[in-house]
Amino acid sequence: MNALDVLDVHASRGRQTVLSGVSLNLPTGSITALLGPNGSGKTTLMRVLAGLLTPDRGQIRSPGIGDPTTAHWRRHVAYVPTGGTFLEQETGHAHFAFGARAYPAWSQSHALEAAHELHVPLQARASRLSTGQRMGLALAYAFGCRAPLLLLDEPSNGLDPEHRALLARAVALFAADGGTVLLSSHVLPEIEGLADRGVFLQRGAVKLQADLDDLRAASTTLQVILPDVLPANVLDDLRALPGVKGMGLDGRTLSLHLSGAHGPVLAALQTLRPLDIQSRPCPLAQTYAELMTASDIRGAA
Ligand SMILES: Nc1ncnc2c1ncn2[C@@H]1O[C@H](COP(=O)(O)OP(=O)(O)OP(=O)(O)O)[C@@H](O)[C@H]1O
Repeated sequence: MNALDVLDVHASRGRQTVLSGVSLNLPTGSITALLGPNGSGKTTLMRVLAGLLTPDRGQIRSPGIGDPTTAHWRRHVAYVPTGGTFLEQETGHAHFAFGARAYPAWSQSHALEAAHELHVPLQARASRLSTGQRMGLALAYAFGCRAPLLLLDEPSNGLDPEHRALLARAVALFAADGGTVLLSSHVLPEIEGLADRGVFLQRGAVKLQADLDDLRAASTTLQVILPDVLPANVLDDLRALPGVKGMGLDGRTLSLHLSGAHGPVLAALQTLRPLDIQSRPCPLAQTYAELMTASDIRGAA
């Protein structure tokens, strides 16, 4: 069952069309990473999903919550924008009092616990908080909302490594409780340990949405130690084999990025009498780089 279905959403900022036919879905209880280059439309999409920006067309539906045109939606969807807090002159405690009025499922204990974990001084005005503390307050507020759908726009921005780990734990617990999360980020190694799905946005369109485990299983990186430096023609032959998506050579160390069946590549490598072959799953950063440079549009899965 999906917590959110987005179908063919188009949206503009000023006179510029920013989203052109975005379709995606968020399974209930999933953590989905929204990934894409600067300016690809991630924040615009977040704002549309939060009900803060009206799309030009398209459908957004969530069973039990409805659609973003309603006040009901804004009471059941929590959105943390980049940079965090919103009531600049108010203390953290005042933010929480506001949350208690605005969100029917508000949990003061969840908000206080998150603020404590993220080391947020709740008696200070938001305008006096550091960048990381502001984000911490916004996140504590969002966890206090107990909204079933949580939208986090670059939530780890400004957080130090300890607070990033605490954020990841809080997000994982929220999802384990049945909450659904969409979070944008440029920090791909962090996403790898946290999200279970990825939506890859490029120039306002979804290039791919996929389970991250499936992506990892679909491609492999081989590191091969060769007995000699390879002549260029042998490299070209390897590059032309089916399944070879990328290749790098550093002295006698050959790196191969493979997808699909590895048989032909392994057979060719054996003829080179390698000293060692190590295999590891392809990092998300590499999948991302290849996806964003590839010219084909794969569309939403
Ligand atoms: N308030 C605005 N008015 C006009 N255009 C805007 C506004 N905000 C964003 N845009 C434009 O919309 C496009 C998408 O911006 P958006 O902020 O959604 O991208 P993003 O993927 O979140 O980028 P980043 O990774 O840098 O945060 C950009 O071309 C940007 O210039």
